[in-house]
Order: sequence, then C-alpha cells, then structure tokens
Amino acid sequence: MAATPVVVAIDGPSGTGKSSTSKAVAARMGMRYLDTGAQYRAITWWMLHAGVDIDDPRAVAAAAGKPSIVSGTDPLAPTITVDGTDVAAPIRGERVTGAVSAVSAVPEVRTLITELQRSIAAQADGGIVVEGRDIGTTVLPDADVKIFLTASPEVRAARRSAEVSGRAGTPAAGGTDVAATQAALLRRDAADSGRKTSPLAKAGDATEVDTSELTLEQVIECVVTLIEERGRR
Ligand SMILES: Nc1ncnc2c1ncn2[C@@H]1O[C@H](COP(=O)(O)OP(=O)(O)OP(=O)(O)O)[C@@H](O)[C@H]1O
Ligand SMILES: Nc1ccn([C@@H]2O[C@H](COP(=O)(O)O)[C@@H](O)[C@H]2O)c(=O)n1
Repeated sequence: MAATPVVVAIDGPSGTGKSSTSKAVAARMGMRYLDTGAQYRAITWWMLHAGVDIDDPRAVAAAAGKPSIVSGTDPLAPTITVDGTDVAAPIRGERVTGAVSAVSAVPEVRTLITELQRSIAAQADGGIVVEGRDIGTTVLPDADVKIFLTASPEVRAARRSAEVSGRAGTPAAGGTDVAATQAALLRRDAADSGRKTSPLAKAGDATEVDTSELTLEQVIECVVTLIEERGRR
C-alpha cells in the first residue's frame, strides 16, 4: 500500500497492456482503478443503442449528457453501468470497438467524461491508477506518477489475437486474423492520435515503458517500482 494517496496515470496505444498492468498494480498497492476506455465505450454503446448517428458529431454532442455512466473502481472487480444496466460485456464487442473513436473525438463527450474521471479520482482516498489515452496530458496533469506504455504493433496484435482465441500470445502465432487485428489496432491508434481534442499522446514528464520484450509480471514490477520511488522522494 502506498504511504500517501498517489495518483498514477497510465496512457498508451491500444493493446499495450494498460488495463492488465493498471488493475494488477492497483490491487497490489491497495489503490482504486479506473478504466477510462470503458467509459468511452459505455457512452458509445448507449449512442448505438439509442440510434444516434455516431458519424454526426452534432447529434453525438446533443445526446452526450443523456446517459448516466457509473464506474466501479475495485481493481479486483471493476464495473461499468449505463443507466443502471451492466454493459461490461457488450462494450467489448466489435460494433462498439469500431465506433468508439468517432464518439470519443467529439469535444462535448470528452468534456463530460473528463469531469466524471476527475471527480472519481478526487474521491479515491487510498490513491488510484487511472488508465487511458489522455490522462497524463489532460485529465490529471498533476498526477504523481505518469507512465506511457508502448509495444510493437506485431506484439500487440499477437497478444490481442491470443486473448480472443485463447492461445498463448507470441508474434509467432501469425496468421490472417493477427494481420487483421493489427490493422484494426493501428486504425484506432491513428484516429485517437489524430483527433483535435485531447489526442492520445505521451505527457512530457511521463516515463515510457516499452513492453514488447517484457512479461506482464515484469511490467507490473516496473510500474510498482516507479510508484515506490516517487513515494520516497
Ligand atoms: N507484457 C505482456 N506480456 C504478454 N501479454 C500481455 C502483456 N501485457 C498485456 N498482455 C496481454 O495483452 C492483451 C492486451 O492487454 P490489455 O487489455 O491490458 O491492453 P490495453 O492497453 O488495456 O488495451 P486497450 O487499450 O485496447 O484496452 C491482454 O490479453 C493481456 O493479457
Ligand atoms: N482516456 C481515453 C481512453 C479511451 N479513449 C477512447 O476509448 C477507446 C477505447 O479505449 P480502450 O482502452 O478500451 O481500448 C479508445 O480507442 C479511444 O477512442 C479515449 O479517447 N481517451
């Protein structure tokens, strides 16, 4: 457990290990955990469900304040609901994944979700690990520890394909599904990095950790060490 409440921001492109690492670090250190991607997925799920044209930014902006999104921050059992409905499973589906970058690029959506994220972080008495794309740059620019995770596109695609198919994640797993997964990851990264409002970016004072050659346990250890070092300063 961290000696004083600590705010940790973990950002990075898709599939670099942000969720796995953040959950494990938070659980190990007795901190809360916030998956901000789940919040953008949840509002996207609601837009699709409500029949909002997600390719019309004005329609998305006009509807953005309607759903109530609630995140549970226990790292051992994170939850996400929209208007009281558990959406943890449907927000991981292809339809939401394919639509989320368009919805998250709408400034009104970002303003609302950013306010929600800041209020959750402010209430986390024992510290919190917040993961996403713009946490260190925009949401929590005063975070005590900022980390930017990266990994090669090949490694990320192999890990993601393995997760989906239940196989071990190595680049050697190969195959057309891995190629398609890699293309989809890169498309999402390009959209998230290229948007005008609060794009995916490394904060100037973030520590970059390339996880391509590291096991998940090694990444967790590395992040725990960075947090402990910060606590000693
Ligand atoms: N260092 C690692 N070594 C091997 N596999 C890993 C490592 N880190 C994460 N993984 C695996 O890679 C997959 C993607 O990880 P994770 O979901 O944590 O990434 P993410 O950055 O949160 O992705 P997204 O941004 O798309 O939500 C998961 O199956 C996870 O178990
Ligand atoms: N801080 C953030 C976090 C996420 N997004 C958007 O949500 C999408 C889904 O994120 P996952 O981590 O669940 O893959 C992501 O592609 C971004 O469009 C964001 O904008 N800001």
